[in-house]
Amino acid sequence: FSASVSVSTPSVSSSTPLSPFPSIAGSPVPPPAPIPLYFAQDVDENSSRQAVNSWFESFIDSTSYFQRDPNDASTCVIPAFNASIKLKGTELPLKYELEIHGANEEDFGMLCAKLFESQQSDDILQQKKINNQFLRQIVRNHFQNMKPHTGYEASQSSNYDLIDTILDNEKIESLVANGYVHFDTDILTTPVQFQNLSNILKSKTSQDNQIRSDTVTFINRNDAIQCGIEEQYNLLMGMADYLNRKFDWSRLDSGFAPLAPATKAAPLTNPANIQIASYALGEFYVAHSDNLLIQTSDGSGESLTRSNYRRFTVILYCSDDWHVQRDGGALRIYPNTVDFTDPSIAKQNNLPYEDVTPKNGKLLIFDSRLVHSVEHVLSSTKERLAMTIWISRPEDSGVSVDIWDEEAGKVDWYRMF
Ligand SMILES: O=C(O)CCC(=O)C(=O)O
Ligand SMILES: [Fe+2]
Repeated sequence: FSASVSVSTPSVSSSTPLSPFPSIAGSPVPPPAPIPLYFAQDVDENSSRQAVNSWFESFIDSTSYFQRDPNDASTCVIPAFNASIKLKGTELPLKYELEIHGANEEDFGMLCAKLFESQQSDDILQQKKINNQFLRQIVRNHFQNMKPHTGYEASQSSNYDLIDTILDNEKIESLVANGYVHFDTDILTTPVQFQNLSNILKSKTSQDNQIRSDTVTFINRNDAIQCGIEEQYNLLMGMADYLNRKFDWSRLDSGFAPLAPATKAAPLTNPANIQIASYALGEFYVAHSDNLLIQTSDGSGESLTRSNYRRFTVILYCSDDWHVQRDGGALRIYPNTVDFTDPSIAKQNNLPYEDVTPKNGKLLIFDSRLVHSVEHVLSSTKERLAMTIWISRPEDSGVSVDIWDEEAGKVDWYRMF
């Protein structure tokens, strides 16, 4: 096989992959240009088209965070990142290209790793000459320019001091010992801020309402400023950096290989956007883990992998005068459930839990792997509103440790091939 490699220039798509929320004021932020990821070329074989399509399907199925776009079989949507991946093929000559739309830097890293993983496990695809060369170069260029982690900029602001006024070593030790900690803060969301957030949610992303019936969106710093919630945003944005500085997380695990942009010294990282979620009367989220342990079995035996890179979930609640007995909506957390592969067991077996009241100013930090649910909201007049950030610890993802270059102190992407 000796097909020449043609690299296409990224084109900005005119239609946005997932409807971004409208800006409250000013002009909307244009979506980032899609990133072409890799390229397959084959001259004549129908079977290659089939192989690529079936690989793409299995890629979408590889984690519950990826979903089929109901309107476009060649698109995989990733609601949690406001991102999507499009498989583009042309006839004669038959060529394939993947484009990532809308992912931020850290998420891009995760998507690349997922692609590598799924590609490596598929011999058929390798035989079909997927162009590793091209993928390798893009990933390398991308990570070369990367900052230590995306929370880095936030750490250069006053966020550390802000968080230091509400978190202390005792709370961090409690988080380490129990897997979660929650307490009241005086970072309250005002009625005006609440209304701004509620408005930004109006262009909601659709959810599978068998699993969760709430309304969610992700907002960036500009949106946060427009909603007047910069303080809350900074609190969540600075949390990974704060925890990195306050605790030696390598104490808990050994032999980890941080995936860029994490480093050994700063293993926790965070994306630059936060989730806003709203639950109204009757809405809920069944028992789940934000980073589920997934058991797969193939010819060579069973294997366990995590569904993503999340390590801590940090939630700041916003609803005034909330009482779970009257208003429902408790965040129910089940201790010691990080290794569950079926979260529904926690409820079925009546395992012990703690109910956290989602009231204005309450901050909850928990190990994302723990099983938790949002109980049905009973209030017919009030919205249960929360702001969430997921802090990642990439080395827990199941990404192979043999790509970690001990001497250089960073991931060696070349070892992936
Ligand atoms: O809003 C909450 O209390 C938790 C929501 C949740 O579990 C999630 O979004 O994953
Ligand atoms: Fe959750």
